[in-house]
Amino acid sequence: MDTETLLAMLASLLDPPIPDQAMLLDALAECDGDVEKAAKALRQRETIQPASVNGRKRKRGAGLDQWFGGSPTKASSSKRSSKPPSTGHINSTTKADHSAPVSSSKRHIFDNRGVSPERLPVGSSSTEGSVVTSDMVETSLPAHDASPSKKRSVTNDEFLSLFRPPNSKEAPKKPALLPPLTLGTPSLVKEHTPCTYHPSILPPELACRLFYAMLDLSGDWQRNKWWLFDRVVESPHRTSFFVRRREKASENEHADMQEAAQYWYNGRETGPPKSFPPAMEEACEIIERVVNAEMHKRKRYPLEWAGEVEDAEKGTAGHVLWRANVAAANCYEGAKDSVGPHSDQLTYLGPYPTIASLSLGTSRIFRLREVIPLDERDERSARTYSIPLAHNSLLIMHASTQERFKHSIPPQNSLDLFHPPFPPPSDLRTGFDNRPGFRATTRGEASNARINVTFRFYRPDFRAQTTPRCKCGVPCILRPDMKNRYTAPPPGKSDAAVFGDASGAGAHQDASDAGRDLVTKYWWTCYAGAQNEGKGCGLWKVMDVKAEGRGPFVGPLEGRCDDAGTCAALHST
Ligand SMILES: O=C(O)CCC(=O)C(=O)O
Ligand SMILES: [Fe+2]
Repeated sequence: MDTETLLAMLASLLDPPIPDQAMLLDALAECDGDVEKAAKALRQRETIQPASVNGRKRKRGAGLDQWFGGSPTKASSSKRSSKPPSTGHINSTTKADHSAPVSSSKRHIFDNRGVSPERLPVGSSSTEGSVVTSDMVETSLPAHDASPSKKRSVTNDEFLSLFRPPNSKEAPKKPALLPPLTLGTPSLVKEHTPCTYHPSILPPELACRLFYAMLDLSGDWQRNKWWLFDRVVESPHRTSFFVRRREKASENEHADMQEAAQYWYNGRETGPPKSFPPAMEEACEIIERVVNAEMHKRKRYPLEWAGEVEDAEKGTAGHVLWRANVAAANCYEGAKDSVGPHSDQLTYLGPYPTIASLSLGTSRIFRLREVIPLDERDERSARTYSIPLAHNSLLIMHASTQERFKHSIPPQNSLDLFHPPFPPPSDLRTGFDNRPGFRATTRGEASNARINVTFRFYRPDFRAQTTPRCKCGVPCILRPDMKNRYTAPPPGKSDAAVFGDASGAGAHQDASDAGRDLVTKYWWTCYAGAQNEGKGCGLWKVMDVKAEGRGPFVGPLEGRCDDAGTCAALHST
């Protein structure tokens, strides 16, 4: 389960609420992602009676400021205590990934995108607090040997030890924390992540036209909603889903896409999915070419789609590794709209998808953070990468991004307004003027909106009709086992022994080269809870690509294109 969901679940268990995300994250990290334990620890923290706070017992629920800051008088006179505890209070040493499993009874909450529980302030779901600046916590402890008012710095471990039972073991030593890194150039993005960044992808006029067209349409887009325990939560941004129409699409394909669209809205009933608007189609054709060219340069993974020979009728002989048949669009209006840390569900994308993400409008930071495999957690921590996504840029999340990283658009304190270089097209102008509350963006007028379009390839071998259903009768979702990534088999043991039937593809690429980017297992899990008042059947089963008849995959071949541009992958399996 992703950090955002765990945070929302934890927040929902705390009454009175604790608005400090860093504190919640610390508690989650300390409790290995167990929400109930974390809530208990935090509640205890709220009610612990320090031996002496100005010689008086602290009142239950009197507020953490008093706990940190000493006496109520002192707390109210201190600078910090005038507001609720904030991330400024603690420089969190939260560990890389907080997506550890929660107890099985909670497994029915599956949505992996950011949530903003109705009672939480929108944008409060950021994990900004987990960005590490120091492993020191400055607080005032109710020290045994010091006067209550005396402040000293304590480490996070010391701090967290307050919440352990008296005789429990010391916390194991954590690996050194890494400061976040901003990747401001395409070469830095390429060096540190499995993504490529293309700063200016479309002709400027088209980019601007598409921005206006999408902004105009975005008036009808919705905040995604789903159930989390006993309440409905909603995403802190608006979203929509588009299907690329093909003249020759069969009835079956239409039905498939309808179901896939419904899935985008967490299983809620939707009308027929919308088609790509003309400017989106134009952009898509350009983006498809760039994505295919990039993919031909990259190594490929055994479970990637093998590709297909382009339609002979088009007369363009070539290997199409990727085509965009759907697109999801997001609108972030203002600095506080966001999406929490998640990896995209693979239900229709299949393993190792490539996702092309177009940014239009105001620039926003895109965050990537690796999920460290369980067996490496004592040795290294994750680094957070920040990639500023400018207007008309394309970020391609190449294969293994969804398997290794979580991504997010965090809320920001401020924004650079976007000044569109072209006026809105005349046919949209009226619509702009008439739409209530719509911020017209004529030339010179600034916009605080960012439009994101993620072009995606829904694989034919992961069609909606082939998605397993759980006991609730609802299509499952597919997720990678991010935390148990593949290590090369010990000498004498074959890959098949490691992959078992789950992969079916058998062989692997050079694991050292891959940097632990191979996933051994993918899971189908019940998704009914998202719409059924949080109640699902809890189904959880390993994907078996052979038994499920999926493929063709890149397979055992190394899969690098040779100098003549021929991709070996295409000829395998
Ligand atoms: O807005 C973005 O760049 C990211 C959107 C995203 O992660 C998603 O739609 O899954
Ligand atoms: Fe995403």
